Amino acid sequence: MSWGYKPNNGPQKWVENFPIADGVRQSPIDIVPGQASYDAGLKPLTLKYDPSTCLDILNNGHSVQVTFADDTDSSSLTDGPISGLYRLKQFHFHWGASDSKGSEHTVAGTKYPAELHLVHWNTKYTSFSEAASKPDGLAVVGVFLKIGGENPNLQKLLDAFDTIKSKGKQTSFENFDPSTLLPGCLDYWTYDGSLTTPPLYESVTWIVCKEPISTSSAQMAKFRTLLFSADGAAQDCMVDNYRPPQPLKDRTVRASFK
Ligand SMILES: NS(=O)(=O)c1ccc(CCCCO)cc1
Ligand SMILES: [Zn+2]
Repeated sequence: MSWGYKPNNGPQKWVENFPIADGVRQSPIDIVPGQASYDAGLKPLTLKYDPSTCLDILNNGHSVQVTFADDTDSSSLTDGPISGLYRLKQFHFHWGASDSKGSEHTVAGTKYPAELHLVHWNTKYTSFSEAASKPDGLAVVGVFLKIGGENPNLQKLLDAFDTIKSKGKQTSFENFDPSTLLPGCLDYWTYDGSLTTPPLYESVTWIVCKEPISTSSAQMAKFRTLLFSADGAAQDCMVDNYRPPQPLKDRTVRASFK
């Protein structure tokens, strides 16, 4: 049986097949703002996204994912805590069964209802797959979602959910600009971490935005209509697809802001 988020295959069990789950740089973590150290050497993030690189939207059985053409540098991340250029590969979300939980990173113990991950790979490697297992292979920008006004940009994604309700469904999704999902202020925390799902590779430079974006409770309910299960199988709502915070161990979290 493959990994998931249930008691019998969830985060507490992943170590059985993925021993790195107990590694030295696992993600997510609880970010404690008072313990982060301001680093004046950290540059502002440069995120340049080309909507024409947007390809499709997919229910992969763990999350909803929007995938991008990454054969050119058109959609990229540079500056911030990283060196070189990282290409956008995909973005996806993690969310809860209720508005009281759902994010993977927490801020002084506070859980947000959801968290967006924009996944980029280091072009010093030849592909996402090659980069995914290298210590400097990936850079993931995390954005918290909080309950507030309805988010019209998010709604464009949600409107596609009825056609990708079950695991393995995908549909074309074009000309979406992921920068419409970024907060106005790009202040961030950064630390060395890992993928938050198996294979849990310790290959991610995490860049977590301090400012959340808003979503409505009704929009969050739409995420919960997706299914972990495939067509024809017993309907299993896709909720609580988040890993809880992991030990910080010998790491410091740096802040790009005072
Ligand atoms: N939640 S996350 O942003 O850390 C994340 C991003 C990407 C993957 C896929 C890794 C595939 C390796 O072959 C898994 C998890
Ligand atoms: Zn993620």
